[in-house]
Amino acid sequence: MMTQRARIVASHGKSYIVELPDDRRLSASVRGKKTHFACGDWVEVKVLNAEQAVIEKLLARESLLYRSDLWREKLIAANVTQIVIVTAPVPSCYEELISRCLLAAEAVGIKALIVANKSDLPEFDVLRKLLQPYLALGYSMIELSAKGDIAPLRHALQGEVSALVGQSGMGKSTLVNALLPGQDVRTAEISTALDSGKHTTTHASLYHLPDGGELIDSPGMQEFGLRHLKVDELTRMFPEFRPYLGECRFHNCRHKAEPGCALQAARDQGLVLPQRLSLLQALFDEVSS
Ligand SMILES: Nc1nc2c(ncn2[C@@H]2O[C@H](COP(=O)(O)OP(=O)(O)OP(=O)(O)O)[C@@H](O)[C@H]2O)c(=O)[nH]1
Ligand SMILES: [Zn+2]
Repeated sequence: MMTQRARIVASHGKSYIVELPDDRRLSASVRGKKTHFACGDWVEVKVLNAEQAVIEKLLARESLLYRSDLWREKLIAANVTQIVIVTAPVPSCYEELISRCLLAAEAVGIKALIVANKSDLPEFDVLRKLLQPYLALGYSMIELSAKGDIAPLRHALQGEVSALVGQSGMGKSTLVNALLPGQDVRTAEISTALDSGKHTTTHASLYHLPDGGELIDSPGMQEFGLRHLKVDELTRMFPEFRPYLGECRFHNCRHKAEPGCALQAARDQGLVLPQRLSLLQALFDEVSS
């Protein structure tokens, strides 16, 4: 049986949905126990019948976005060109998660875009203030309401393969539905193809956007483990810390309590944000534990 090239367009535990060059979507399984595939991956498959295929081989990846904690690694999306971080003032926004998503983008070398959603709410000003320093760092941001005009986001997604990430409840599903009018995406596609028959958000799915570009929606998250980052590379992942690289007294400074630390001095002078330096310090413990 011949193999053919396909794209993983949904991953749900050990079940996948692949899309063939003729746009047909089939449910796909993996031989053996190897399940390290992500939504967005290009693979070779053998088509078994009108509904099923078997994934035979992973093809080269341009990029892989994932998170990792002590217990496991979780693949988020493959071959993405940008990460789109959805935030909102309600439920209350966990700032560190935004920083962690930005670090993940820096580590993979892809663009990052922050979407400040729910701009219609009176609490929005609080979020705008909280995000201001990230704009100052050079990250792009779009303010919108998923229930209002989303044209600026539509524009920013054109020609990109975007991974949509964010804390639960920030409005990812609402945005995906607004971007794909007429398709009740989060519910319909997965339940029919995987025959689970129920609504679930514990999967990642790839959508082709009407104006061009692709979107990989991923489940809401509360944590973003970065254990996979390398100690030597950590400081560099914070763009505002780069000017201080090599300026500390000790070459292996972890910027915590060491004397002659350029980053602690910068923080004390108000040149870098204390919460960003605290995160860097926490990450040194996280990656080397
Ligand atoms: N006021 C207002 N409410 C919004 C907006 N966008 C989403 N919501 C509401 O916020 C709640 C959460 O939205 P969802 O789209 O389900 O959030 P989610 O990020 O997909 O959450 P998970 O499924 O947990 O990942 C819902 O009650 C939405 O109606 C917005 O722009 N303004
Ligand atoms: Zn230092």
